[in-house]
Amino acid sequence: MSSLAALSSSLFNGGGGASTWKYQEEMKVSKVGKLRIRVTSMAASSSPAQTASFADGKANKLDKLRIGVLGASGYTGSEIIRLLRNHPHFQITLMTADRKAGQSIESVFPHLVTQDLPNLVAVKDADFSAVDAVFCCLPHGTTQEIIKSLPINLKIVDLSADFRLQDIAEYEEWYGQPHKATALQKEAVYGLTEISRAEIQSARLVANPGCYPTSVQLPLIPLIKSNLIEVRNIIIDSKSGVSGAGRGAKEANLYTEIAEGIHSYGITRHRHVPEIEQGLSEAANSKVTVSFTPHLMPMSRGMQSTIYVEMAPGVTTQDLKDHLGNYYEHEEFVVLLKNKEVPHTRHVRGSNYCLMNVFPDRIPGRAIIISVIDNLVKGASGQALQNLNLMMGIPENLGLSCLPLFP
Ligand SMILES: NC(=O)C1=CN([C@@H]2O[C@H](COP(=O)(O)OP(=O)(O)OC[C@H]3O[C@@H](n4cnc5c(N)ncnc54)[C@H](OP(=O)(O)O)[C@@H]3O)[C@@H](O)[C@H]2O)C=CC1
Ligand SMILES: CC(=O)N[C@@H](CCC(=O)OP(=O)(O)O)C(=O)O
Repeated sequence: MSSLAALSSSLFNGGGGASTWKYQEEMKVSKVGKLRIRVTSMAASSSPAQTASFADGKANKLDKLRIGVLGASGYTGSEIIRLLRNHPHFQITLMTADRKAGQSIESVFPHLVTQDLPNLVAVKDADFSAVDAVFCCLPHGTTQEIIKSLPINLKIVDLSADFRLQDIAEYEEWYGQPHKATALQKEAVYGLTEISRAEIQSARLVANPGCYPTSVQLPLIPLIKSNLIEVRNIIIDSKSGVSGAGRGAKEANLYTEIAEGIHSYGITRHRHVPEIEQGLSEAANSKVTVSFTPHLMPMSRGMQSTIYVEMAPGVTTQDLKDHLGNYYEHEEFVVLLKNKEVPHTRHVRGSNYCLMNVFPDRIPGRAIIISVIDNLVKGASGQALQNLNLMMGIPENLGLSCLPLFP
């Protein structure tokens, strides 16, 4: 057994020692009867001292899995830090940056001043012997070589696009550069949590989905798998907050360029097209081609995808709703809204939820599906944490059950 597996095992199963930590999960229906909430509690049959130690949240730091955040000075890295603040078993021991290497986290993100965190170091100076798992929050194109150089025992969730496309030629075509870690690509598991849970659980390297593809695939994959919608003429109109573009300074993202206006971009050639088509084609068992147009919205975070689909003969919008409702019934983070409730990006801000609903179109036989997520959470760091929890064999929702910010 590797040292990581041993640590994980002793933390979460007792590891054959005196203590036995076991998670108990129960499903509770919330008061409004709309959300099913997975409640996780931990029961211990061990010495009273150990029980108290975990119960009051002061577990010995050494008992925690050591987490590295590569790209901690970026937006998704900072969201990982925020979420891990409430994680009982993960402890950040390494954080990297590029231009900001050498700085403290509060000098880069003043809102994190209260956190006791290591200083940012360059990747080349990082000591990976002090970590068990990493979140890789680096720009695509830089990530393949860095992940290739990491110790083989590390569990890795990569938030970039570098390992999402199974077809190397497709990656090279859409990203305009050679793939630099083709062997690792074969190993990488695409991490759309609610769809690929079993594969993620046994993965070492997970390619976390892009934000737009998450908002599109969560509603469409179950419907395609059940042949409820046609796979032709799928039209996706998506809108994103500006944080989707990262923290790096770009003229196009200046306040003066984006405030009080919206614009579409990447029409027919956005890099998320092959990722969306890969997921939908796998669900359909045939090549699916979509029409996808993203838009940049004058808001800091949030994402909506409005998807226009043709239903299979005889299928109604109520059938689509019933199917999605059943499919996600036991999911904590994917929620089909009731009746005619309209998903709103404000209702997922800062949280790991995906809210969706289905509406009849005026054109007979067609339906409109709307899904919303927070691009930085369910579209990036939140889903990444769900995935690492799964990879470590611990409850998937640890660190993630915070409610959205409203207003
Ligand atoms: N923002 C979003 O909503 C989403 C982003 N993603 C993906 O997640 C990844 C991170 O995104 P995001 O956090 O927004 O990006 P940011 O631009 O905000 O942060 C990038 C981070 O990577 C570091 N970095 C940049 N270049 C290098 C390099 N050559 N070597 C080492 N480190 C480097 C930066 O360091 P420094 O600041 O010190 O230069 C910074 O810490 C990207 O691949 C992105 O596409 C995925 C889903 C959604
Ligand atoms: C608003 C905005 O610019 N959004 C980004 C998508 C963010 C993302 O998920 O990018 P990766 O696939 O590289 O991880 C874009 O359109 O490129």
